[in-house]
Amino acid sequence: MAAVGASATLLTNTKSTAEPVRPVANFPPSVWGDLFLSFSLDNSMMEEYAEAMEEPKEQVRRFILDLTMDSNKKLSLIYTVHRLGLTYMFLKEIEAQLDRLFKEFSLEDYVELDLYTISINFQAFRHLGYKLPCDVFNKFKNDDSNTFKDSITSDVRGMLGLYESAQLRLKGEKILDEASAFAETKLKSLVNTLEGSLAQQVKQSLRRPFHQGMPMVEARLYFSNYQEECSAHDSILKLAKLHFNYLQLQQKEELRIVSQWWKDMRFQETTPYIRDRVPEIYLWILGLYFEPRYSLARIIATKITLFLVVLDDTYDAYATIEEIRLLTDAINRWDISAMNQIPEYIRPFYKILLDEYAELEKQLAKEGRANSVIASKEAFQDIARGYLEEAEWANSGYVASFPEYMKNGLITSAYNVISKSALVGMGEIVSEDALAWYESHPQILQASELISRLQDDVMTYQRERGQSATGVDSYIKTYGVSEKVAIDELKEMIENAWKEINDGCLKPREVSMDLLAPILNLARMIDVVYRYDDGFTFPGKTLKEYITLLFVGSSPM
Ligand SMILES: CC(C)=CCC/C(C)=C/CC/C(C)=C/COP(=O)(O)OP(=O)(O)O
Repeated sequence: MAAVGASATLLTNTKSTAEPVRPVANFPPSVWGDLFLSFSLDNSMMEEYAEAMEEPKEQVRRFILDLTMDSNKKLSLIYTVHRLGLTYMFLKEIEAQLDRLFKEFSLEDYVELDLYTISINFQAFRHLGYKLPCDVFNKFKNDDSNTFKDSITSDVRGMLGLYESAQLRLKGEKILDEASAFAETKLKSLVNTLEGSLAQQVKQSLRRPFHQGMPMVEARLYFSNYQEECSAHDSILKLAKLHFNYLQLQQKEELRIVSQWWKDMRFQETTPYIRDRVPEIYLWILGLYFEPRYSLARIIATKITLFLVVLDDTYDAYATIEEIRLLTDAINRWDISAMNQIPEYIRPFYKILLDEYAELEKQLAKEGRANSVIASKEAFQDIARGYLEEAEWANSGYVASFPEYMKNGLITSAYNVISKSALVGMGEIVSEDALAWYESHPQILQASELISRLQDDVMTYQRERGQSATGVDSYIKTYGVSEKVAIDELKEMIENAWKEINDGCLKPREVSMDLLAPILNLARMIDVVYRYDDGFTFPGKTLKEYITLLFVGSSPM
């Protein structure tokens, strides 16, 4: 439900009885205005950065391949490379090293290692898909129980590593459930006694662990807060900074392109009641993949997600139920002749929607890949039907049972349509098989959708009270529990869904990590936007901070 509660009032019908009564959402305006329209890309700068990256890149490659390097050092190096967002440059080399080290793994080798080293090794393996057993942490437990020894609390870096490791847990890994709660409590109790970079690292992790963070932002924060770790190899830090500056130029250009498109399409004039959030939606999509090769994919996925914003806000915050029915029917028909049946204010949107998809279909047909556009279009039609269902429920005051709510809620989470749209511009790796896998609505995608739906519901339900029933209301009604119990249960479902996502990213994988990444990263972006508030409706905090850090702040060299 698009928070009409931003400042909800109902227009009373004083003029004529023909004028429908509409909610007035009064969403806060854009924080950015036209700022990103004025960017002008300097191609020669990009080339300079690309050239300057070559030497440190080769040095880092040599470090990764160095067979004389101690295995703990090697894993620490791989971990640093990963946190800096550089894995994609050395994927083959990293996997070759990890394959070898993983085969050599023996629990006995871990008996002498300290908590910090173990946690770095654990994360290096798990982040890259290798299931190092959680038993490596056993020696820090009290005998006969899952509780941890108090003696480890004086090792702050170790505790921080334990907390970060626990975010990678799977179903049944009780020791890591305990580790997460234990480390979080202890770190919170001592964070204010810390100083310098360690204090920054603990604050960063408590605010949002790396595994739940947006990869680009995490990379940027890593070289600010982990100077010592990065400077073990000068070339890594050098490469990371050049890489960030290179990406920043490319991404500012993409942001300019989508901002210009948004302006040219005049959505803000034809549908002024919507949330004007171009940089925020671009950020959301950038969260899915930041690699330079996905530039076109980001532009396409951003445009389609902006269509969703118009649709969501039209259904939730402006249209009458009759108008919603007509628009849903027109979207199902997907035919320009259906334009006459919908209200005038939404016709420009409908036309642009059809035109953009037709153009995409034409472009991708040339590469024999129009199927991905069709998959995205069908998912778009599906979500329109899902939004209609929600609107019908709200209109009749019906509170669906929780299973019924979730069936529709996974659709309205938007993550099915966004993930399929994310594939459109990704190129050849989106094979027929890959698309068929997405179409099968795999468990990991369902988990990401569940996180999206329920994290939004848990965060916004107080404010949306009285507008339309959320998952919290359905849960209370179905199971007869208190609000607090319902929220706790939904949070546990979110936690379990994260475990499924973690499992789905481990090797052997159903599809390549490139294709899984958007699904994993969509779950991360929900955490970014909704952990502390409804950051999309009110983007003045986290999202403003992230957009500033990535696109407005000065470059780190
Ligand atoms: C469910 C969810 C958070 C989806 C995010 C995916 C996404 C970027 C969708 C585009 C439309 C949008 C921003 C909906 C969230 O607003 P809302 O809080 O009003 O969503 P709702 O109307 O589905 O509750």
